[in-house]
Amino acid sequence: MTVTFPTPARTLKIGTRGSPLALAQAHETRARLMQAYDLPMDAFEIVVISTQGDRVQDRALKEIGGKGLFTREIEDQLLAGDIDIAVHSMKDMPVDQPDGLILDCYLPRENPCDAFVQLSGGTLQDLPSGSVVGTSSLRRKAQLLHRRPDLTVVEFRGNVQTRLRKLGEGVAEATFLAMAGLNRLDAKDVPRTEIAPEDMLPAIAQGAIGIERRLTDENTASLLQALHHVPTGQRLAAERAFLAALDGSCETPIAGLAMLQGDSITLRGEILRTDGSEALSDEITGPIDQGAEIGRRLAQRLLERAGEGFFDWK
Ligand SMILES: NCc1[nH]cc(CCC(=O)O)c1CC(=O)O
Repeated sequence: MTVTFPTPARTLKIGTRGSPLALAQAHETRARLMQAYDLPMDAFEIVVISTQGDRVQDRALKEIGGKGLFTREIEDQLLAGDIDIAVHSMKDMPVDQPDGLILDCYLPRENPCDAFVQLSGGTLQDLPSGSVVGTSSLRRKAQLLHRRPDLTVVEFRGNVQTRLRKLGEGVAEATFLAMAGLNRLDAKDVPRTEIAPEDMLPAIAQGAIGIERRLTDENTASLLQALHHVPTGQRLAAERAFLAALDGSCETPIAGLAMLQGDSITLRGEILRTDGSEALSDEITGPIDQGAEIGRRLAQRLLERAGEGFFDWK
């Protein structure tokens, strides 16, 4: 089919949340489309959409609950045709999309690792016993308490900027942020130490950007083909199949990272009790085109070891 390209008269509308990180990701997407097809910047329109997750800042995410806290309003506008594509952090995306939408275009993944952030520039190893660490991630909390039960974790909501401000105010001595977020925000002045995956296995899909569209919008599908990064897709296929098989949501401490080497893919996964008292991890290597199957097998293996009630609150 012949592709119709966006023009200043008929723009491609890019939907995104309004946080600085979300905007950086939308700008990256626009830049890649401009580059791929030699299009002017004003062939695109960035449409900022506020989500429930952005508006409610005073409660822990797990209390508000529900799927799609950061995506529903954006997906509604996509379905209604008010925007043409939506740019998302893949780590925040449920494994299934609403009927009529598809999320199969991934930009090249940034660094998937977590960073330890302390304004004085210290490291996790040197953090004194009894120190307070802020995070709103159940995964990071469980992983931290598993290794360092001597530390205290406090709830730390808000976007990257808000969390850095809270550190400055002394609400906590340190926090964790994704390396990808710091890099995309070009936040060079934020003291951070990268944490190796062996020490803190990242969230599923951390560091990857996904572009969602309407299933029936073939023109946009063609446009996006030039942007899709195959190796990132292969890694996310394994990680997201692992997550799906665990029936995971943001309310469960689950970690996973797939790495490619030649024709093979290795998926490492971890599940934890919410209080960090127990962590189970394992890995499977197999052919690169069997990532999803590997993800399901790894999940089965860990679920068998975990037994019933592993994820229950305690
Ligand atoms: N849940 C918020 C969120 N979603 C994606 C990122 C970071 C960027 C990424 O993983 O692509 C962050 C912030 C953080 O964890 O520090």
